[in-house]
Amino acid sequence: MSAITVNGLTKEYGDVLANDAVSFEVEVGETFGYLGPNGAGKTTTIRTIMGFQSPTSGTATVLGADVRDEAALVEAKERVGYLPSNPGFDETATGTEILDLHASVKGDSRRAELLDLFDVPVGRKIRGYSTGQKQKLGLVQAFMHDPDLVVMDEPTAGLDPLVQQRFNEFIREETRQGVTVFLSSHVLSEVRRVCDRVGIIRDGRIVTVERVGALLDRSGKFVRLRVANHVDAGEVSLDGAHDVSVKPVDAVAAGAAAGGSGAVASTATELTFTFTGDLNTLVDFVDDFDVLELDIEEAPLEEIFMRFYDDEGVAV
Ligand SMILES: Nc1ncnc2c1ncn2[C@@H]1O[C@H](COP(=O)(O)OP(=O)(O)OP(=O)(O)O)[C@@H](O)[C@H]1O
Repeated sequence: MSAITVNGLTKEYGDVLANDAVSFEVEVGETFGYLGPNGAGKTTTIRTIMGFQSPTSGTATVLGADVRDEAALVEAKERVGYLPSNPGFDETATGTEILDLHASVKGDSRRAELLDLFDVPVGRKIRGYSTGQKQKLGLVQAFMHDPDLVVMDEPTAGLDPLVQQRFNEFIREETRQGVTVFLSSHVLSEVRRVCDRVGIIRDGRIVTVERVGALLDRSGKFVRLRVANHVDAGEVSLDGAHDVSVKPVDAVAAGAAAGGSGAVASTATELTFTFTGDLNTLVDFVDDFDVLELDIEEAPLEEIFMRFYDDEGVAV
């Protein structure tokens, strides 16, 4: 059985078509990333899945319950954890009071363990919480009744890198224990660390649903290479390099990149390109230069869109 099915889901807000025939399935036990730029329609799908608004047309089920069947959905949601984007907690309540209220409805068998992990100042009133602390309280609330499925809208927003890492480890462990996780994000590099599959949405339409590994293989790496010597664009010949840009580096920046040793290389050059070839070929290519700086990152989501999809969101 699928944990979530979304079939032809369409949601219009007046003139705005926020979801346009969105379809995908989330398998039981997988971690599924729902990825898209701001305004793509992620929250719209999530709010519909959670039964907070009705679809204009199409259907969705959560743990087998049709989201249009209120009684069935209420029953299914006892086994669902939910973290909205910007959880709107009562500012005058303490963290403990917020959790107590939630516990009275759904239970809290894992409260102590999760508070230990995410370190929330539960004695304090919410108005004194930082953005990250509110987000951590939301995570405790979403998981403390030991749900089978957890739906999270941008769960890592506002978390510092250390807590993000703890969150990633926690999600991986939850997945090992059989929990199904559905989370949205606008950053591929975040989602890839925890998700098995991703669904990408753009302008309300699903662009692709595929395994993270396959997407990363196709999308390649973004490479920024600073070298001490002068390089002409015509000299750059590397299989698998796309959109190569070659430009002189200003002397101060080049000196800083070299460790500020004073050996400023006025002929320094910066090469940037997307690389989809064999990494050993890249290593051999880099080896031919006097390297000042090398960054290799995942290609940004927008770049993936430009490379693989046309303006209509159709694969090219
Ligand atoms: N209640 C609403 N009334 C009118 N338009 C809305 C409403 N909610 C969302 N929209 C519009 O629907 C589109 C999709 O919004 P949605 O919040 O689903 O995107 P998102 O992918 O979650 O964005 P973000 O990453 O910025 O949170 C946007 O154009 C947004 O302005």
